[in-house]
Formats: sequence, structure tokens, C-alpha cells
Amino acid sequence: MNWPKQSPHLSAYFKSPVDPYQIQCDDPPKSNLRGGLLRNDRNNHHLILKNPLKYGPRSWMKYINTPHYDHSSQAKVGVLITNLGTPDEATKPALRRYLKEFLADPRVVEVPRLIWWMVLNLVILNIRPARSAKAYQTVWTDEGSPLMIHTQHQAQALSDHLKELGHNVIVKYAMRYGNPSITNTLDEMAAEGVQRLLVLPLYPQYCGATSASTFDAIASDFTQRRWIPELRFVTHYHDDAAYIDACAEKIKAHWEDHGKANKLLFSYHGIPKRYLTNGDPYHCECYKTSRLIAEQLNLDEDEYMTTFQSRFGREEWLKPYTDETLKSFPSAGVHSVQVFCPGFSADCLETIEEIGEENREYFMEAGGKRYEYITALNAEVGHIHALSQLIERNLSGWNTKTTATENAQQLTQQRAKAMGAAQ
Ligand SMILES: C=CC1=C(C)c2cc3[nH]c(cc4nc(cc5[nH]c(cc1n2)c(C)c5CCC(=O)O)C(CCC(=O)O)=C4C)c(C)c3C=C
Ligand SMILES: [Fe+2]
Ligand SMILES: [Fe+2]
Repeated sequence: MNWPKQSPHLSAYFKSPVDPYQIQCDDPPKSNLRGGLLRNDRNNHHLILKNPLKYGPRSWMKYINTPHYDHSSQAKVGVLITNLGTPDEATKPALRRYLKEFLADPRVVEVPRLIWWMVLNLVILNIRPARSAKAYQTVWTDEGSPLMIHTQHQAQALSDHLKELGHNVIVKYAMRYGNPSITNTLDEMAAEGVQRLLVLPLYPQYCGATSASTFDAIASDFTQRRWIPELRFVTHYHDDAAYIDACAEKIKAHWEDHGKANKLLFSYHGIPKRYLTNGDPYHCECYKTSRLIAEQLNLDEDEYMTTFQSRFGREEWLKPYTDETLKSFPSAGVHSVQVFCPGFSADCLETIEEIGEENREYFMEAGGKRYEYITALNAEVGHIHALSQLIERNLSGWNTKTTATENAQQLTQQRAKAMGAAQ
């Protein structure tokens, strides 16, 4: 029987007498490839699935198919930075949507599901959205939520800097809760041909509630995809030299403009103490970050302190608490304080309002004289350079510096060499 010459996939599929492996799957485009029973792109060795229902946001198909399958193209590398997420607007309904998604995550609130479902839906979501909306209104800008704006700027600055360094990568950002969602952003990256993905959650200190939760979201997204990209995931960078350096330089620059205070307070987002006793390394990583920054700044142990902010609910969270510490400072003779939040890679509600406003009031009302909040690293050059180094290290071996043409040339040379050796 004379079967038409087909792509290796199709010939294997239809049990063609043509040796399915006579054309190597990795081969560059060959002119003898012709359409089979399914459409097989004649030049580019594409397998194009024509049914648009099979690709797109969660259709009736179990797996999202790959829209564009091209052996000869270079595997594109994507860098996805993520942060926690923020409401779409500073309004009660938007806060309700955001908090519902965020607080339903079992990584965030580790309480038996049925009990928590009732507390969340019957109590918290009836009270908190209005209160939080008011707080968000105090930090909201014309362009939107500060966390969103800083994250957008970080992604753009990283994309520009990595390009300057000669890397051919697609940089995007996503939020763990709310928008732009991880799934939509991964859809965009897949559509742009990303086959190698580096995920960098912008949480320097590992915590199950943040870093692992982001991994869960990526893993859960992958359960829906036919062709998952090669994955690298940064779980933490709390002691990364460039990150420590960026924090220390930021504080030094503040000292140059304003001078030093009695005390430098490193305030981190808190978590329930139970998570620490159950083995979460977050607490230790926060302390290590503080120590390394302090060493870089030549600070003695009594010149700085580590505290935890943003408590939620009634159980004990990591101590010492930032607010209680600041209230106690003046009576202990500490009248001037500078607060820096190394765990927040971008300014957000928890830094601008809670540290910049609320805790300032506590300190001043308790008799404090001078209170300064040192802003987060945001999209500042030092931060972008530090993150770029971290990204570069994690991209190693992924060949981001060669173009598609250079890659095709390299491939041809390797084949010619291999054929020469075989003869
Ligand atoms: C309910 C428990 C919470 C845990 C555990 C928690 C851990 C945690 N969070 C961050 C970073 C951020 N949290 C932010 C806001 C925020 N956090 C919680 C609760 C928990 N966080 C709530 C309810 C909120 C919403 C604000 C409010 O209603 O009070 C933010 C700011 C987001 C923004 O839009 O600006 C960040 C960032 C970390 C790093 C962390 C554990 C280490
Ligand atoms: Fe939080
Ligand atoms: Fe510890």
C-alpha cells in the first residue's frame, strides 16, 4: 500500500508502513512533509489542531491543547514574577471577591475546612470587606492599587534589564489571588510559545502561606494543560547576597538624607505561631535576613530589632508584634525609629497604611519623637539588578542568549558532526 508521507506523529498514529522514525522529530523543516489525514503544515512541521474549542479558556476538553506545535522553533523562555494580589477596586464588592478567594486558600488559613467555610462565609465576609475597602481607599491611586502598580513596573524594568544583559526572555507578572491570574498569564505565555518557565514569587522569605501557595496555583494550572512547560521555581531568596545588598543600600541612602535613628526596626508580615511550631521556616528566614542586612550595615545587636505585623484573627501570631513593640519603645528610651520591611518587595496596604500611618500614630501617641518608614525596594534600580542576578542564576543552562537562527545553525552543525562521526 502506498501511504502518503506524513509527519512522524501522524504516521505513528495511523500505523503507516512508513518508518515513523525515518524523519527525526527534531529535524528542521523538510520539504517532503505533506499533509496527512489531519492537516500537517507543509513547511514548518506543524501540527495545527483546527478546532478552536480545543484551545482557550477551560473548555469541555479536559486538557488545554497546544495551539502551535513547531519542532523547529526555539524553546522560548518565560520569567513569571508573582505577588500576593490585590482587589480590583477599593470597594466592598471587590474586597469581598478578593478576600473570598484569598482567605479560602487552605495554605493561608489552616483550619478544618468545614469550620472555616462557616466562619469565612457567615462572619468574616460580612464584616471585613467594608473595613478593608476603607483602608484600601486611603492608599489607592489614580492608576490603581500600589501593589499592582509596583509589580507592573518591576516586570517592565526586569524585562528591559534582562534584555540589556542580552537575554531573550518573555517577562510577565501575575497575582496569586485576583488579577491578572496565574492561569490567564500562563495562557498568554503558552500562546507566545514559552516552553521553559521560571517562576519567581516576590516573597524573599519562604512561607507555606505564600511561596507554597503560589506553587500550588502553578501545579493546579498544569493539571489542565496537555503540554506543560519545563519548570523552575524559586522558593526563597532571603539570604541572597544581591538582595541583602539592595536592602542595605536602600537603608544607607535613607541615612544619607535623614541621618540614623535610635533603632532600626525590621518589620515582616506575621503568620500564626502554630505554623512555625509545625515546621515552617519563615520565622528563621526573617531573622536571618535581618541579621545579614544588619551585618552589612555594621549595626550592633542593640541597634536593630525584628518584629512581625499584620495580625489576623485571635490566635497567637509570631512575636514580637510590631505595634506593641513601637508602643513600648518611648518608655524604654527609644524616641526615634526607622522601620524597614524586607519581606515586602513592593509597597502595599500593609506597608503604606499599616506601617506608614497606623504604627506611626501608635509610636507618637506613646511619646515617640521621630518615626520614619523606609519604603520598599519596589522597582528601584538596586532591586531590579538584584532580581536580575537571581533570575540569571536560575536561568542557567537555558540558553537565553542565543537567537532562534543561531540555535538552528548550532543544531545543523551538531547533526553534520554526528553524521560525519557515524560514517
Ligand atoms: C489570614 C491570614 C493571613 C496570613 C497567614 C497572611 C500571610 C502573609 N501575607 C503576606 C503579604 C501580604 N498580605 C497582604 C494583605 C492581607 N493579608 C491578610 C491575611 C493574611 N496574610 C489579609 C486579610 C490581607 C488583606 C488586607 C486586609 O483586609 O487587611 C498584602 C497586601 C495586599 C495589597 O493589596 O496591598 C501583602 C503583600 C505575606 C508575605 C504573608 C506571609 C508570610
Ligand atoms: Fe497577608
Ligand atoms: Fe526560627
